[in-house]
Amino acid sequence: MKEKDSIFAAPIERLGDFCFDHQVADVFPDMIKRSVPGYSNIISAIGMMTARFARPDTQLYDLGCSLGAATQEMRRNLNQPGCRIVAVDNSAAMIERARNHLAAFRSEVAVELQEADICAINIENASVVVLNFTLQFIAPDQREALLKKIYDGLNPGGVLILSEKFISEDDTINELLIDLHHDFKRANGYSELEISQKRTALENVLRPDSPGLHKKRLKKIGFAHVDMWFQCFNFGSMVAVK
Ligand SMILES: C[S@@+](CC[C@H](N)C(=O)[O-])C[C@H]1O[C@@H](n2cnc3c(N)ncnc32)[C@H](O)[C@@H]1O
Ligand SMILES: O=C(O)C(=O)C[C@]1(C(=O)O)C=C[C@@H](O)C=C1
Repeated sequence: MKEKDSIFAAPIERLGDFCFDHQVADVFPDMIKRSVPGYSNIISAIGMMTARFARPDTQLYDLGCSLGAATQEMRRNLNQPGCRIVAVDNSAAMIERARNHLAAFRSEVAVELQEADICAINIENASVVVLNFTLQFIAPDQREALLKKIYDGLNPGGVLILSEKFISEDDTINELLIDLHHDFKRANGYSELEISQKRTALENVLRPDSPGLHKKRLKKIGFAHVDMWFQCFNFGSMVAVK
């Protein structure tokens, strides 16, 4: 059942850190669509890039898969034999619902759902790796090691699609993009209270980097080609080719 996100609608006395529990998993499709500008365009493009970059007999990874929206789009666009999609999330609530969601579609493509920390899994023989709004939740000091592991597990010519919330290095532009994001949320029916309570709940858990830092880090790790392919306000998606 598709439910509306009203998690932050009433005043919460002891507002804790945002986490991906049952309450969030139940409303996640509505929450992410109303919160992330460009989300559905990014999901479609993940399918298009899968069709271009997948190679026969390789693995495709969806890291921080939530309910499997990107996984399903990758599966639908996969046009190579002998491939397997590995979809990983460390939230039991998300994995449980992803299993039901993915079972609703008929497909020949093998999908392995793993409830695990993406910092602790093996990545090998990969042609496509997706981090769709997940790296921002990883502790900043673990990000480079995770990206290096992804780089090492990708075959030459393989692709990483990295979507994130960003901060701008220009303070004035940063404020403008945050304001525009809040306008986007208002236009999608979120109240001032919902916007401010969610902002506080995310403060300690979603730590965005600038596009410049992302690019520098990906280049340092060894990716041959790195650029932004989509941005709307302070949300966007980068592509990195090994
Ligand atoms: C914003 S959601 C991702 C949305 C999803 N990729 C999509 O396209 O719909 C972030 C997800 O990352 C997961 N996550 C956060 N830290 C993780 C970790 N260390 N290991 C695995 N999953 C993680 C969360 O449980 C959550 O489901
Ligand atoms: O709602 C916000 O302000 C967000 O930052 C959006 C965001 C995200 O970027 O992952 C935060 C948490 C939810 O998982 C869905 C979307």
